[in-house]
Amino acid sequence: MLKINNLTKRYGDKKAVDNLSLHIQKGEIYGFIGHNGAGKTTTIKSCCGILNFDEGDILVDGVSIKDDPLSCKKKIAYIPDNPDLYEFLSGIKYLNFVADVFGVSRQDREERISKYADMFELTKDLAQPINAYSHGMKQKLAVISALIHDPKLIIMDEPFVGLDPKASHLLKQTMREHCDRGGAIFFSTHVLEVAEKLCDKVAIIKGGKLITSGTMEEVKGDASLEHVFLELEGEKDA
Ligand SMILES: Nc1ncnc2c1ncn2[C@@H]1O[C@H](COP(=O)(O)OP(=O)(O)OP(=O)(O)O)[C@@H](O)[C@H]1O
Repeated sequence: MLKINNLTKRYGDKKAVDNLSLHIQKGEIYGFIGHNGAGKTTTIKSCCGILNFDEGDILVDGVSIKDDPLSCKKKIAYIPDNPDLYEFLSGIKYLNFVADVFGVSRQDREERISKYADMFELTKDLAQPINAYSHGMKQKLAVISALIHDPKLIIMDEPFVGLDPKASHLLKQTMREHCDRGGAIFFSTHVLEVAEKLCDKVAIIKGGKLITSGTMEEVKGDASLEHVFLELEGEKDA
């Protein structure tokens, strides 16, 4: 569903991502972990067609994001690390705006908005302007807006930040259901306990380079993901 082939991205002289290759398949929740400044957001923005990159290629469902960004973007939902939404719109206007952009039918959008707004307990707030929302409410709205066009691939940057425990639980459940229906998810997180329980596969990046990747079993064995992460981070410094 998502193939990152030898991705390299520089900011000036600095290589933020260095020859990174990953393959996220249908049905997989794939976690992406690394220290602050490791290159996660840069990779994620490259996958979503927001950031140009210098070398390599990224394929979404077999299509290069360089060659046909629009067809890739139709299949992707992206939740950025900060829910910077259109503050002057109400929640419902924002959701309808996103549904219009993706050409979602009236019936489908009504069903999905009703389902996910009820699930995330945001229905009664949808008439309010977004600038009156808390950080967590904006994050919930960003999650709902991501699900509105029934994307094949969901790419999320730190999706659990700001969500209360119930919303986090619901998001994890929604992520699993999405993958059980044949979708795929690639997301970054610093919450290793969540990654360990939720992800089918995981990749660890440091200084823009992939340190390890594979199934959760392969990467962590009998240890905890936190233990493996700290050990690998330390090893490469030595
Ligand atoms: N617009 C930019 N201009 C210059 N350097 C940048 C820019 N954006 C990111 N960088 C640098 O690229 C590197 C990777 O940053 P990136 O935001 O991808 O890391 P990250 O893994 O997402 O970090 P965090 O966990 O803190 O969000 C860092 O060294 C950062 O300083």
